[in-house]
Amino acid sequence: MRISKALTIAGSDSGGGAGIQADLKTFQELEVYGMSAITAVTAQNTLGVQGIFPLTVEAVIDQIKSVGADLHPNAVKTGMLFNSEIIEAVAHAIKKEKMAKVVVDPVMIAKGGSPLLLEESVDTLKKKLIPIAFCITPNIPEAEKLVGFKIVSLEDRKRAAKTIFDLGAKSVVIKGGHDDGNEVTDLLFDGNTYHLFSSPRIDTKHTHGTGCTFAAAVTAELAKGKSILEAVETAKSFIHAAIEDSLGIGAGHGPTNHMAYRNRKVNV
Ligand SMILES: Nc1ncnc2c1ncn2[C@@H]1O[C@H](COP(=O)(O)OP(=O)(O)OP(=O)(O)O)[C@@H](O)[C@H]1O
Ligand SMILES: Cc1ncc(COP(=O)(O)O)c(N)n1
Repeated sequence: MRISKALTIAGSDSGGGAGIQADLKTFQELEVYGMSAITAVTAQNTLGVQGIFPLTVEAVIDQIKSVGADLHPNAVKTGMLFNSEIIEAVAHAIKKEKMAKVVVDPVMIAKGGSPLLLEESVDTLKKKLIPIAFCITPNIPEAEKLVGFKIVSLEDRKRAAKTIFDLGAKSVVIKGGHDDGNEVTDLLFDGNTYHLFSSPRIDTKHTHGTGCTFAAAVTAELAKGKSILEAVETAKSFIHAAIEDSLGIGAGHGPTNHMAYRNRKVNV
């Protein structure tokens, strides 16, 4: 059996809904072998983030090196990187290990408002990581921080995607979860064409980890050799099912159901 392999470089969410945990569950569900390099440990649940403990640069680099030296991932995802030192180290290690198909989820702020990336590190993200990204997946507030203007209309979103593309990413997905309206639309710009992926908006508070899960699904599909268009299409279906069939656990913003997509495929 030839299995595709993906590496996530991200923070640990003790609550299991976002970060490394969401990524590994998503890889597994999409039949991709998952590996991890942890950048920070968070004490977190559905009510918020209670503690953040970044790892040393050495610890982060060594994990990436160990994976690169032996297991050769077909695609890589980055999530919470927390500070400039970790961003620079991650970008350097990815290049050194010649890892391809890098999906950058520019995680900045957790649902409850806790910063998962220091404000002063946004510039490092733009200069060091975006230029090596095969795909970058900001939500609307993250895209606004990257481009420096407000995104209200679809035209603004297209302009923002092109601006981020010009920073060096090969493709850009600006997710629409933070928009309003009855539909949630994600916009993909692949350098030539703007593609829209829409689904009905699900009325729920259980959306913890949607961004991580979506980007992990894109990464898993790219690892299998799918095109960016196919990968985003599958990721959108995966996250829609995961939100729709959410588990209803925890007293706050609960996690999504990573098993939902598989269950639907089994039941049709
Ligand atoms: N209420 C919803 N109904 C259906 N799909 C949604 C909903 N909210 C988000 N999505 C989908 O989930 C994915 C993540 O979108 P979003 O913009 O919320 O990312 P994010 O802000 O990074 O996630 P989070 O809010 O968990 O940090 C996108 O594919 C989006 O279309
Ligand atoms: C460790 C960690 N990483 C990322 C997020 C953001 O999650 P998302 O944007 O997917 O909801 C989080 N809450 N915790």
